[in-house]
Amino acid sequence: MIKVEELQLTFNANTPIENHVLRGLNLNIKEGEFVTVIGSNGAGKSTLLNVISGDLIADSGYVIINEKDVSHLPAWRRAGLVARVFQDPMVGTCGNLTIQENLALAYNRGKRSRLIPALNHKMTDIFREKLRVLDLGLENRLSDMMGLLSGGQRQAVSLLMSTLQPSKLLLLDEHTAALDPKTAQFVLELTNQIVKENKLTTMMVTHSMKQALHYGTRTVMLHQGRVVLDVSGEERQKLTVADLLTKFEKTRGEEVTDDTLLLG
Ligand SMILES: Nc1ncnc2c1ncn2[C@@H]1O[C@H](COP(=O)(O)OP(=O)(O)OP(=O)(O)O)[C@@H](O)[C@H]1O
Repeated sequence: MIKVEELQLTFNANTPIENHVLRGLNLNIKEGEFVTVIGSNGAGKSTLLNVISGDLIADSGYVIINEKDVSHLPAWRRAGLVARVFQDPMVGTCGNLTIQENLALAYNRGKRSRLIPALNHKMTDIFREKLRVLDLGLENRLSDMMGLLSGGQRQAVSLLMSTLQPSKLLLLDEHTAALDPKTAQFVLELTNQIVKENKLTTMMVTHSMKQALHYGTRTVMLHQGRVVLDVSGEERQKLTVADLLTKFEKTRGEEVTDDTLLLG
């Protein structure tokens, strides 16, 4: 499903602030896998997601999605392949469009715009049914501006949008980090449900080791632009947060001081 090979990326190359972020990163994700991604600040997690989505083009290496080499395709040409939900609920949906207009944009993604209507009754019915499942009452607010929704509601709609796209690949970049704990829990459970029901191949970046082990089928740890730990199956099931922290400390060669990792 996704294969990234020998990814190299340096920001501000040949300047005093040169930052070699991805250092030969390799990762192979099978269809239907739900991979949680952890790593310290600056390890390259968001950069990796940006390279997969096409928001950044790596200096070298390959990004292969569904056996298609997309390494040099810009983000808009990968739009039908990749859905994303960001940390900031304001990113990824348009506050100045209505809920149904946002959903219609996702629904029409990857299709030839001249051949499809912007919005029709059939689409509205589909959106209403999908929104009803969220149990947030949004099925009665199709014409409300997206900007009126709370952060949690926006993330829920963003997740729903990912199921309307042709893409089967979902990239989640700390998508619950800006939410209060109860809402974050709701959005995480919703994520799990949507991923399972739609058989989405998913990468979820999180700073919480607890979440990283609880959700998904596989956990990878990035450090200095490479994968340094990759666990799944029985090995992962047996891992505790304490085990993961120990591995994390060993990798970094120092004690973990980031409270969010210890408490998460
Ligand atoms: N567009 C950019 N231009 C220059 N430097 C960047 C850019 N994007 C990221 N960086 C730098 O690259 C490094 C890796 O950033 P990245 O966001 O991938 O890390 P991360 O693992 O997601 O960290 P965090 O957990 O803090 O979000 C950081 O040092 C960051 O400052």
